Amino acid sequence: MRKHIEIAIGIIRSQDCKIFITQRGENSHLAGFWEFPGGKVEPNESVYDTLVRELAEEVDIHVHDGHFLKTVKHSYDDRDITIHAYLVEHWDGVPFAKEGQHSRWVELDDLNSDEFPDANRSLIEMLKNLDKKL
Ligand SMILES: Nc1nc2c([nH]c(=O)n2[C@H]2C[C@H](O)[C@@H](COP(=O)(O)OP(=O)(O)OP(=O)(O)O)O2)c(=O)[nH]1
Ligand SMILES: [Mg+2]
Repeated sequence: MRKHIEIAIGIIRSQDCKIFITQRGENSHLAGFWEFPGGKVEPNESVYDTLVRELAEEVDIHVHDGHFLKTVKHSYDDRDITIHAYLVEHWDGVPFAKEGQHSRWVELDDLNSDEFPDANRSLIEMLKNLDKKL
């Protein structure tokens, strides 16, 4: 049966408008692409709880508030995914890639859709048009 995956991701944005991104590991689906940290919603978990849990697990921050931005649906060759994206501007800790992947802070204007999975395209476009005050 075709897989359906639901995930929550955080666009971690600093006060000087840089975004923290990580690179997907070698043996994962979509290996080598850059991504916004996040992961799968578990059974009986709210999407917001997934966001908080995944950002603690993957990049070691405690999210104080996430502002819901957009839900994106996309079909890859072998699976359908639903991505719930949140803007994260308030957190405790210093983000780093706990699982050893490459990571970097990137200027919003320099986010390059070609480095991300196809599902991220419309989201990145939306981010570039976001009011900075949001
Ligand atoms: N985290 C994240 N995943 C994305 C993005 N764009 C995108 O298409 N994906 C896809 C890649 C994967 O198929 C899926 C995320 O699944 P995952 O395997 O990383 O989930 P997870 O963190 O819960 O990992 P795991 O515990 O199953 O290893 O969503 C994105 O910006 N961030
Ligand atoms: Mg993940």
